[in-house]
Amino acid sequence: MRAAIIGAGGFGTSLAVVLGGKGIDVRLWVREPELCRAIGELRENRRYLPGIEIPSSVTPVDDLRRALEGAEMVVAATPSQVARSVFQEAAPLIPTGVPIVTVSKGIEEGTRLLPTEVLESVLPPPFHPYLAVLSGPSFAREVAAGSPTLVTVAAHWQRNAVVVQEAFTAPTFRCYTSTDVVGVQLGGALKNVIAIGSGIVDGLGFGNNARAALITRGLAEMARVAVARGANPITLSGLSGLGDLVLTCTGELSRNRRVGVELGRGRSLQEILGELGQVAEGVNTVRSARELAHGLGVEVPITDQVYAIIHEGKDPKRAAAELMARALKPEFRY
Ligand SMILES: NC(=O)C1=CN([C@@H]2O[C@H](COP(=O)(O)OP(=O)(O)OC[C@H]3O[C@@H](n4cnc5c(N)ncnc54)[C@H](O)[C@@H]3O)[C@@H](O)[C@H]2O)C=CC1
Ligand SMILES: O=C(CO)COP(=O)(O)O
Repeated sequence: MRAAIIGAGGFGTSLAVVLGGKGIDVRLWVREPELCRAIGELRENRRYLPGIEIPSSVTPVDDLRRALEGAEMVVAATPSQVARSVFQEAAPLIPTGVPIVTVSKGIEEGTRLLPTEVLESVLPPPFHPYLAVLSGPSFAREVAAGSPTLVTVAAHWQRNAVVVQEAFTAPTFRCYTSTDVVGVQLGGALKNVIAIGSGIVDGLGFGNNARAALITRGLAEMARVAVARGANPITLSGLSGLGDLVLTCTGELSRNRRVGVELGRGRSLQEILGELGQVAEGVNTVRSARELAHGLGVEVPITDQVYAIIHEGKDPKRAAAELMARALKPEFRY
């Protein structure tokens, strides 16, 4: 099999290691020509995934045409806000009838579209049945290091999900399937916003009770939005909901959580992002998630406060106090 991975950040590179490790012929599209050359020479992506050896079956290329020629599976691994521009250029080069799997976690700004919907809007209709999403608790570094990792592959067409499941499954990478394309993508996108909130809680030094409460009420909020957008609520208790939420709200490797910790300590967003040098999807997703939820008439108090802290400079302590002082209510409306 030949696979094209479009995007050589931490996650695209780690998936190249998984597929390449299975002997799959992988073309890894690297946007930066110098980085592309360095990966070919060093067999390591020192910029986004240092210390991990890239198998010889992975060929880094900086040309989309070379990346996509003869591809039997295409993996879209760019940050979600740039997927549209990259795939507008890639569209005429993608072979027909092959699975196109997005691993981006976000909601496009302005359109509020999910990654598969962005791809749908730039690819002609014959490509649409082949779209899929792979999502779940999967820090790039741990995936590439061979730590056991479980994810979900969702596609409207079950057969397509199974093809992708079989392509990715490896001894340390186990894939489940789903047909809830919206639920799986919203789980992956919205958890980044809650992860920033969890980081803020930790940065403020609030302790374990507060973090557990934020995760739980964050999940309730994610499920409300997802259901209003047509998802099955059970999906949100799966790998791409609860699984990824727990990972990013507690794991030291999460960039979204790290942004939150630093905000909670009182540092400015600009300073934090300047130091990070990688994508923290929640920073943009919080805006689209808030607009999406408000448009659907869904209450998202945590998202609202994370938005106000990030984009309106609200004091995190005041945001926390306002969440604690909300009107009293039953935990669930059955
Ligand atoms: N890193 C991780 O552990 C995981 C990341 N993801 C998701 O994968 C997606 C990619 O994230 P990472 O690989 O972590 O990114 P990264 O932060 O490691 O690297 C950024 C990537 O964005 C590319 N990029 C920046 N500006 C661009 C532009 N204008 N046009 C095209 N490409 C551009 C860079 O070339 C680089 O490949 C995100 O949606 C993320 O949420 C999903 C699961 C795990
Ligand atoms: O989505 C991820 C793990 O599943 C990565 O999370 P961060 O983007 O917060 O690092």
